[in-house]
Amino acid sequence: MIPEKKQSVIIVAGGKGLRAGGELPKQFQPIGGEPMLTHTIKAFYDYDYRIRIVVVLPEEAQLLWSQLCEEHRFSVPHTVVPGGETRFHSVKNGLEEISADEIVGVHDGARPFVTSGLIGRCFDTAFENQCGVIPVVDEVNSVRQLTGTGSRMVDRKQLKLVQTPQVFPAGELKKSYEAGFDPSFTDDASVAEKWGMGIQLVEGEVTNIKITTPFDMALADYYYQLMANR
Ligand SMILES: Nc1ccn([C@@H]2O[C@H](COP(=O)(O)OP(=O)(O)OP(=O)(O)O)[C@@H](O)[C@H]2O)c(=O)n1
Ligand SMILES: C[C@](O)(CO)[C@H](O)COP(=O)(O)O
Repeated sequence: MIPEKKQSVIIVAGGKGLRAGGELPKQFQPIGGEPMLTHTIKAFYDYDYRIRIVVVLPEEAQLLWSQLCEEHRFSVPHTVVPGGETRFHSVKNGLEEISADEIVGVHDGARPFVTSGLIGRCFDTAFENQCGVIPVVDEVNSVRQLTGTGSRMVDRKQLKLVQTPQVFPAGELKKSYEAGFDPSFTDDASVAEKWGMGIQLVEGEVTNIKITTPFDMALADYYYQLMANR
């Protein structure tokens, strides 16, 4: 008998959203009339209603979140855990809820336009190959590296831009996160790689943007309509 996949996702929404501005942290601001975070959570539920969803939130925003869920009649089942000082610490808190025999994804709450196709590609590849899997897209601009005295061109064909969800065998990811913090970590793959895990790249999606600035926030309703009409 084929064993049932035990899948979980940690959606990190423990940040302050300072670069996006606004009265509320960006993860609670509306897109298409509903809080951003409801879209992100729903994307995983739509992918597979059996997936366990752990949402990391700033401790001080937990009451606001339960009020928003009530107001918007948002009932997708999820577990809430408190955020930490950095994204690393928020993921680490989320991992406390996950057991070692699962396949676990980590996804930014600020990437609400992730599709079922992309989520499936990442989870299926991690399950089949028992390695870390991250989605990437091509750089379309020319790129230069600062040298100290000036700058030099870089071959952009050698570069990939990294997205989430980043998916791993949970036992390995938990050990990586227990190995300790390094300020150079910018994502989960960098933590896992430092611990020696292999990372496989899969094709990401240009629509899977991370909402970071007020400009992204202003574009979000347009993206929402675009994705809804596909
Ligand atoms: N201590 C933190 C910091 C970030 N995040 C989450 O990690 C994701 C990517 O981070 P980013 O887009 O940088 O969000 P913020 O840290 O909130 O933004 P800013 O740096 O502008 O304050 C977001 O979903 C954010 O909520 C988190 O869970 N805990
Ligand atoms: C995890 C990430 O979204 C991959 O591109 C990115 O590194 C997060 O960076 P941030 O500075 O925490 O927004």
